Amino acid sequence: MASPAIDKKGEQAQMENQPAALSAQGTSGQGTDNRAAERPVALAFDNVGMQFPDGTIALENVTLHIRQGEFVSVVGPSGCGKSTLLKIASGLVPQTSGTVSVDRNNLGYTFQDATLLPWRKVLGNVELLMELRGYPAAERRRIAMEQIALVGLSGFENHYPKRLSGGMKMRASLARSLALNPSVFMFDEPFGALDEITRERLNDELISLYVRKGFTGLFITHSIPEAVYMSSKVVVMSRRPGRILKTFDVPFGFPRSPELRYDAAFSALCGEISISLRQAIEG
Ligand SMILES: Nc1ncnc2c1ncn2[C@@H]1O[C@H](COP(=O)(O)OP(=O)(O)OP(=O)(O)O)[C@@H](O)[C@H]1O
Repeated sequence: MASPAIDKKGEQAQMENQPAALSAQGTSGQGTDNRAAERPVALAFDNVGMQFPDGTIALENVTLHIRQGEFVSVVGPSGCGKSTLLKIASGLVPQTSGTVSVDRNNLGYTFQDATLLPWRKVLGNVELLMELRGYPAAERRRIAMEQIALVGLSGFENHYPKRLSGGMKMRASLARSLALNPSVFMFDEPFGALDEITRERLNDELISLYVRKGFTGLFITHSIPEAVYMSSKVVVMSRRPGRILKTFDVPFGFPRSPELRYDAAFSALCGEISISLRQAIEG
């Protein structure tokens, strides 16, 4: 899909959900979101530490505040605790020290693996979380069809996952999470297994969803260009035990255009983050 498919009927409602400062941003791709600092914190880690029962210390003193409508990417050496941070935020794993503050009733989570149920068609998969929450059948069907259109999968509702490409599976997975209209959306390397072109397209589509839906994003990736392209901030973590080493503001407005990837300022920022990550790996 060259451009994101947006369901026009759902557009008004989605725009109403958008944080004020984000909707006030220009659409020219210029300028920064300079009102971000005024918005409430949507996800806060304060001095979070994690020691697993076998003694592995995955995280140490992680403090990170993400304001409503921000999109923050985290990069760091392999095994530094990025996934653990998301699992702690979602409540899957309790931290062993520090505090986390987030509305867990309104949290979306997408993994590298699309985690679709193979015996359910796309529609059934997208309805799954709503089913678990007890949405009436007609409502979940309506919402699922809207989300399927939003991610560009109209016409594939009755396909089983095995008939979908990797990118389409990931779209279905996004639609499943979007159906609950999360205010905070966390992504654990969602596009890491995809080819580069599909990944870049999905980056654009996810940005489009972010701009329209106005959720707060926390995105894990191993790709520095992907982190910069997607985000309003990029956080670099140290090697294990993971700590926040440095935070970079990304000075490009939303939505972003694919040409940004060839911009000199974009490359310079990627270079700075790369140096910082190299220092993190070398300790
Ligand atoms: N249940 C567990 N018990 C013990 N150690 C664990 C457990 N889960 C994760 N770890 C360890 O904690 C550290 C952090 O793991 P985590 O998966 O969060 O890292 P990551 O930064 O997401 O890694 P990658 O970039 O390779 O995906 C790793 O050393 C991992 O082996």
